[in-house]
Amino acid sequence: MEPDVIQTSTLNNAEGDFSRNIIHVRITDQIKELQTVLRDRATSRSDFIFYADRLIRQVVEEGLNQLPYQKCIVTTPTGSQYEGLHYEKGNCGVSIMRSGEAMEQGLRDCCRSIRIGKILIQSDEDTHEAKVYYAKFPPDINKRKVLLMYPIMSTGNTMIKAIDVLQQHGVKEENIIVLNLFCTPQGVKSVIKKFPQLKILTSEVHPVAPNHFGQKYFGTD
Ligand SMILES: O=c1cc[nH]c(=O)[nH]1
Repeated sequence: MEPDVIQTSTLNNAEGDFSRNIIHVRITDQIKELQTVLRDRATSRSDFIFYADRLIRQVVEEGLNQLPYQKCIVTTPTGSQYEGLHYEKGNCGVSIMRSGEAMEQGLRDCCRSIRIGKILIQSDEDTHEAKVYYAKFPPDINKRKVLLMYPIMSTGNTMIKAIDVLQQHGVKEENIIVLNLFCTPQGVKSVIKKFPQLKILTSEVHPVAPNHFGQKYFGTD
């Protein structure tokens, strides 16, 4: 039997207006190729890591475009003045373990000394409720903008729990930018319903999430 062809879809207006919340990486043929390799079950693990790191880098670079910058003037080697920009201090990353850790290096490659916190959330074996097992953040996280890294968002339950924890540490919803590779319309809807000020930066909104991501990237079961 021919497998169903998965069509790319995005959230349509009938599903709600998420235009203020979703930031889409610009879909070029290059980005589509990276997504295709990551979805292809025939992709070897080493190719998977290589292509995932490339897509992560694109999402991270776009995430940095969302941060605040300030005007500055520098002097060039010829002694002239150049009016430029430098980033405003006060950002940090937070990865949702374990798959979010795959995005840490991409962030560090762009921001060498950025602080990165971590949250571990797992489903309770009996109740299936998302439970926080570990959370460690920079002490002044309530004053920072947070790049919250999680590559695959399916139901949105883990993301909702992670944002709850950040809010308990004083982080404002409008200071959080989710960095994501693949998310489902359902996940987006449930997260935005709870956090209407949130920004989610993604490369693809699609009904089928590549849930094998973490296992294949880290080579675990
Ligand atoms: O926090 C930031 C943001 C942009 N660039 C950096 O090096 N750090």
